[in-house]
Amino acid sequence: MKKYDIIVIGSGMAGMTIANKCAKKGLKTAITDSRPYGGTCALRGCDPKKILVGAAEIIGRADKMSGIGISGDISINWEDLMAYKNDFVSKMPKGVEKGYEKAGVKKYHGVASFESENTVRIGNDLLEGGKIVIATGARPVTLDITGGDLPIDSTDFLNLEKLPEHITFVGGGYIAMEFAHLAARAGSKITIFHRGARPLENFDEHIVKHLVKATKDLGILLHVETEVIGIEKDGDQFIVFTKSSNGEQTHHTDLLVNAAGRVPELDGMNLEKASIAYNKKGIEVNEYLQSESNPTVYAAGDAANSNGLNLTPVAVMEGHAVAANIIRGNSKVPDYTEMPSAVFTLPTLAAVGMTEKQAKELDVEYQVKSASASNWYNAKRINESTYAYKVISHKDGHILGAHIIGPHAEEMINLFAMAIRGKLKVADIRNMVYSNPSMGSDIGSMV
Ligand SMILES: Cc1cc2nc3c(=O)[nH]c(=O)nc-3n(C[C@H](O)[C@H](O)[C@H](O)COP(=O)(O)OP(=O)(O)OC[C@H]3O[C@@H](n4cnc5c(N)ncnc54)[C@H](O)[C@@H]3O)c2cc1C
Ligand SMILES: NC(=O)c1ccc[n+]([C@@H]2O[C@H](COP(=O)([O-])OP(=O)(O)OC[C@H]3O[C@@H](n4cnc5c(N)ncnc54)[C@H](O)[C@@H]3O)[C@@H](O)[C@H]2O)c1
Repeated sequence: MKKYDIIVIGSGMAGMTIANKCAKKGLKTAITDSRPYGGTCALRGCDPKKILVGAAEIIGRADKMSGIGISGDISINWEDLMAYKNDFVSKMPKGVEKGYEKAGVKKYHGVASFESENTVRIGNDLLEGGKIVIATGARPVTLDITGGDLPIDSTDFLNLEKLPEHITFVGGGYIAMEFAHLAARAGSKITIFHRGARPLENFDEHIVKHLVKATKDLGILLHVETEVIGIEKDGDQFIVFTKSSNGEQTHHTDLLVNAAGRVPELDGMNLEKASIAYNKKGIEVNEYLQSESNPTVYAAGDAANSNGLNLTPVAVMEGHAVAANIIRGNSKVPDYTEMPSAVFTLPTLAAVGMTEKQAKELDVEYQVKSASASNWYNAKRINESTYAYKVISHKDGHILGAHIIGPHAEEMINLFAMAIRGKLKVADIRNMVYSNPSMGSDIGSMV
């Protein structure tokens, strides 16, 4: 039996933050991962995806300027782009391991499962922890339909050697919308089947409407209120069975991607053996991210059933909170007030804080400023037809939420996040002096 002050299970952004922080404070810390070190964001999510999106941005910009200063054909060479992405990703685990070595974290490679309330097994090693952190992230949901195991998942998509002619996505959330916009720019024909009334259901309805239009204008077939109910293999192709108000239909496609959501990765961890309560949203935790059924255990990131969204910055923030609570005793409660989120479609959609629906539900005294900004200079400059915003502020002037679609929405939303955190009012934002011309200078006119 090897004894540690802290055992961290999972080396994504949540686990890494906790392990390095605890080790730097002199706690004897161990970490394990069943996959190469680095986690979803760095190896299978945000970072590799945004490298690919970077190439799609060039195509998107060139298309918009075609005939008004840009001429000639350009295209994405998928194999070259993947090689570039792979070069970046493949270096990551070694870098992360070096970081652990420097911080004095003992590294294990393998699946961790609980043997008792304070012991975990990793292969032949049995480890006892003063505290044990579950930071195992999430995995693609298992599609509970006939042929549900036939689609590839987001990790497979990000490693595709070739892009097929026709790609179909099951689900219309972040992953489907982002990958669809990317693959369309790389020349594939795309179909999305989404069972909800609109994609990205947690985002503002009006802003999503602009994205739906831009998506359809790109030639993507977006079927809403359509559920995928079965899948069959047909030689090199797939047959997709769907159900909607038009009845049941069949469709053929070259490649099918499971983009139907992600669930906490808690499989095979023997949580019952350690009295750790969990549900389908993750490990049940109190406000300090500690398990109440087994106080030896904390959870952070996608694996925790907290009030945070399953996003990288939330995993990092929860990691800091768990580390602080382990080092100093329970004292830090994560603040989920802003939580900016961006959907890397082209145009990009981003949001922070309250939606109008939430403001209504919470009975807040609010005001809304919302409009299309496609005739503003920043859109005209690059011949972009999609640019719109909705900003919700309290009647007393404080910013409550912002929702933007358009060029660099992922950057502009950070200014609103800062405004919310800094408790700025509409008048403060209007009266600020901005660099010009710049996207940021538009926020004064959005409030
Ligand atoms: C395709 C895709 C794109 C995304 N894009 C974005 C984006 O643009 N912006 C954003 O904010 N978020 C994005 N996300 C979400 C983001 O990646 C996650 O919210 C974040 O990585 C969660 O971090 P984590 O530390 O909780 O878990 P993870 O990073 O998933 O790390 C958990 C680690 O635990 C390991 N593990 C699991 N079970 C065990 C076990 N039993 N024993 C040992 N190890 C185990 C896993 O191998 C994994 O490495 C994206 C996700 C995907 C899938
Ligand atoms: N830019 C980002 O920050 C980013 C990008 C990618 C992923 N992520 C994270 O990963 C998570 C998972 O992303 P995702 O896009 O897989 O899930 P999602 O939860 O965002 O969307 C999946 C959608 O698929 C629909 N669906 C499920 N089964 C279906 C079926 N059989 N037929 C038709 N529709 C079906 C669901 O109703 C759901 O709305 C996100 O919630 C987010 O936390 C974030």
